[in-house]
Amino acid sequence: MRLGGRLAAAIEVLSDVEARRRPVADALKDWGLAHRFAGSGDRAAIGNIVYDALRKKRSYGFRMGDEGAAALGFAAVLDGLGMETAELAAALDGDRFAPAMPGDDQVGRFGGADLSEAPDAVRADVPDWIAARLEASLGDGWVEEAAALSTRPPLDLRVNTLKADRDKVVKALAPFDATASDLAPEGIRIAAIEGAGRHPNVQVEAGFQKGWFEVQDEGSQLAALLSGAAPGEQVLDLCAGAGGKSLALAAMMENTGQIHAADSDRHRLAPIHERLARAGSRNVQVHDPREDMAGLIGSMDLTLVDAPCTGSGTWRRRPDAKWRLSENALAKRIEEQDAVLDRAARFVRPGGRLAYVTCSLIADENAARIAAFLERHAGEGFAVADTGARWAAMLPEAIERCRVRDLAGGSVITMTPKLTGTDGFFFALLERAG
Ligand SMILES: C[S@@+](CC[C@H](N)C(=O)[O-])C[C@H]1O[C@@H](n2cnc3c(N)ncnc32)[C@H](O)[C@@H]1O
Repeated sequence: MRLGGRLAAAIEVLSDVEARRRPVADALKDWGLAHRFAGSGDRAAIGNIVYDALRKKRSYGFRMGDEGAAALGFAAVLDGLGMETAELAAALDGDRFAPAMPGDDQVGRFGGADLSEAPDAVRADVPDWIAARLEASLGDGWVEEAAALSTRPPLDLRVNTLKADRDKVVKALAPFDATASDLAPEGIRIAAIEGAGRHPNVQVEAGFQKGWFEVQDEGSQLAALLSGAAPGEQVLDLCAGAGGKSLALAAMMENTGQIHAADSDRHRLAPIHERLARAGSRNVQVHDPREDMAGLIGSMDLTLVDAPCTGSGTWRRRPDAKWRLSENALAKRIEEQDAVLDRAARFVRPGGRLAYVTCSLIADENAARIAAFLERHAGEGFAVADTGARWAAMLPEAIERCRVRDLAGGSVITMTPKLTGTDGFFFALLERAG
């Protein structure tokens, strides 16, 4: 396919996402199934246009004077591929599959638009109702923080130290320009894609099949490390999902002690078995949601709550979620977070720890949940640890890189694309008196 056909396809997918308010991954998959002639390069190029358009929907809409699918598609090509208007017009000229070029006034406006005159929520590329919450959560500089959530993300990997070391994996992935991560000691990064490029499918690599590494955002790796899981401990990963954190904890614990992996949704939990086998993780026991876990109450050194959340910290990777999120959905996540924290508390032994993680930057899901938890569980011996000090001890050269907030005598931290170059994550550690 030529650029014109790819752009027309991207506009079709964007219209579908908008009209049916459906996940972009589903819309792209359906388009691929209905157009089998399109090769993997075409699909990647179409995906880039669609994802860029959704990441920057408001600022592109402002610059084009139109938030329609065609305007966004053209804006994404001009900006994402770094093309000049005349260059794009020449590339589409004579291509019968190409959509009609927007008028000179519109593309001219795009090139000359001054975003500094746009409202904050437009510069931040977020819906209006979320703007106030992000401002309250992130304070000064929230617009730049939110705008960083609209950039293309890198591909992060975590080396599985049960089977390999970082040098070996960096070498194996040298053809993809993989480099050691900035912050996470076992992290590897493949930079964000540029122009019409695409990330390699690392899961078909021999090293992946042998369990040398997993795909995991660097922020998620750091959250696992901050929990301080140590060899020999008894750990409950209460919201294990497909096992991303359990796998990281198993490596930190050098396959000793015991990790109990649980999740309320068996479909989400299902892939964990294959991943554990590939990684050679032998200290993880997976619990079916129907299982009675009463036997674990009061006996965990560490209970990890990787909570269900709005995922606002991952909008670089799932930009469509940003436009679908509603106040009702946020309220529902908050209810779930309180419920799962209450459940988790019962498993923590006296002297044990409760780690709370979200991939959201909205304070109502983060520090506010910890503050509410402390009120509900007053008298049970839980206190907020100095998480900022844990970060500083772990990464002394990056003390300034995360956002530390004092809370109830301790501190909690937030990672963001702008500060840490990771997805957005919140991390709090509670210690229970012995
Ligand atoms: C952020 S995801 C977990 C991601 C996973 N830990 C990882 O690192 O890949 C949150 C998970 O919490 C689960 N969940 C939601 N409510 C729950 C509850 N009350 N108890 C246990 N799990 C719950 C969801 O099914 C979902 O898989």
